[in-house]
Amino acid sequence: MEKYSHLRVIGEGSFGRAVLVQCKSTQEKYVLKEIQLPKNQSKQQSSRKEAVLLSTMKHPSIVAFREVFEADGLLCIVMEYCSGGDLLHKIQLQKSSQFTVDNILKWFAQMCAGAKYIHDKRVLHRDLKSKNVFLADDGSVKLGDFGSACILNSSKAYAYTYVGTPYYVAPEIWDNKPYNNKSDVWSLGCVLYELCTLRHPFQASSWKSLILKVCRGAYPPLPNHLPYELHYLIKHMFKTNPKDRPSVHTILTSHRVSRLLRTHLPSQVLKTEEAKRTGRWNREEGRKVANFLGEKSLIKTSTIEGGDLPKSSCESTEPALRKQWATEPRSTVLQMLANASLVSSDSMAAALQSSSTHESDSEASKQRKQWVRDPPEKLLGLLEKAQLNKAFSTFLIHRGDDNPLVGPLSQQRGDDTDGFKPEVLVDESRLQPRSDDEDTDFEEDSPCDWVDEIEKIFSEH
Ligand SMILES: Nc1ncnc2c1ncn2[C@@H]1O[C@H](COP(=O)(O)OP(=O)(O)OP(=O)(O)O)[C@@H](O)[C@H]1O
Repeated sequence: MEKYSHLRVIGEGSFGRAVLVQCKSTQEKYVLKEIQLPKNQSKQQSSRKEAVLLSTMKHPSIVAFREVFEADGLLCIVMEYCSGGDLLHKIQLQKSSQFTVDNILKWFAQMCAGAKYIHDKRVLHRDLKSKNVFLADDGSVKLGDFGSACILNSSKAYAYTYVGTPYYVAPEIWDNKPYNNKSDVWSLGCVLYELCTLRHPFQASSWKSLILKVCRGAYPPLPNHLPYELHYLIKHMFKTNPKDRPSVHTILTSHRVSRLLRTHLPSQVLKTEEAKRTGRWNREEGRKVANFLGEKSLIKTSTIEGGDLPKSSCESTEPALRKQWATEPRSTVLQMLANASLVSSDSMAAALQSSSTHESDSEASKQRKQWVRDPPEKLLGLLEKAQLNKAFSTFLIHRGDDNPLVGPLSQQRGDDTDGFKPEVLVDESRLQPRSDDEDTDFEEDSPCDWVDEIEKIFSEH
């Protein structure tokens, strides 16, 4: 904390305070976000792990993390300061003068590039909205605040359940299904629509009307002067079934709009993408790999020649025996297979399609696990108590609060905290690039059943 001088508080969100700070040695300005840590030490660990993981992510279209540390019981995340402010503010300043198509495409392409980068690393943004998109000095946009929800969720800090920002939340979330990469695509669609019209796609005067419009995917059409590709893209991004929505990877590479978008991507991003696609490396990457392979083959040679290299804990002096399949399948496997029901991919698809009709009477469907939809009415009833003007804020549900739908973290402080442990291990596999032809299609690891959470809270009162 001593490294930075405190300039001013720039805002207060659901996760805590955002402070503009200046590095004493370089005079560079940064934003410092303060997030409260839970009291329980073991619960702090996953928060730190996620924060460290996020701090390793670097891309021209995401707000860069500079460092993460702990001070006074707060997890402090220091990040790039975007002097142009947020996109919501920019949209509001436009009044009624529309953005040019070029501008819309440029910003949207940059947002997609940022989203693709984090999705490729199996990180979901989970709170994409124009307020979380920032304008850099050079006029480009960057995604901010990604993963904050992850940090909070993984720590279960203060037993909050993350919801998102209602106006940008995808229909599957209202339907009590897990958040996935396509839910981020829906929210990006909302931001794109705002850029195109300066209005939000799902305007409503009550929660009920808002949620129903979102669940039906009912939005006013885009103005005619906009290119056909944008109409087509918005239509796809607002498909109510996440499986029908394109991933950001598809939007950037093989969608009808891709050609238009790619002309607006920073050359740096295009070069990396192209190298990945063609499997070619640039000179520097090639040199690194050549060095690495050189070292590898040396190790291999000396091993073969019986050279006395230090042994790692998992190495043996005997030539390693290759793992083989046992000739007979294990009895436990056979047992499992005997108990499993035979579900073909077709019948699975049919089961998913008929999710709204709860159960079918057939014997086979009884054995199958099915989505049991919560009737939206239950949710709507619960939300009747909440105010619509809150629908543009990030929602956290705080168990045990009188007003469970509003729970700014900044009003609570942990008191039993220790110093930051930099030796936190990150999940290295999440930092590895994935294969080129693998489209992003994943869900969060431990989805929270937040409709149930809301219900529990209300039933306790
Ligand atoms: N990297 C950044 N550069 C410039 N301004 C930022 C940056 N990050 C946040 N801000 C500004 O700080 C203020 C607080 O942001 P914060 O993300 O904490 O909450 P919020 O987005 O306003 O609310 P919520 O997260 O509840 O929706 C906002 O006005 C935002 O525009």
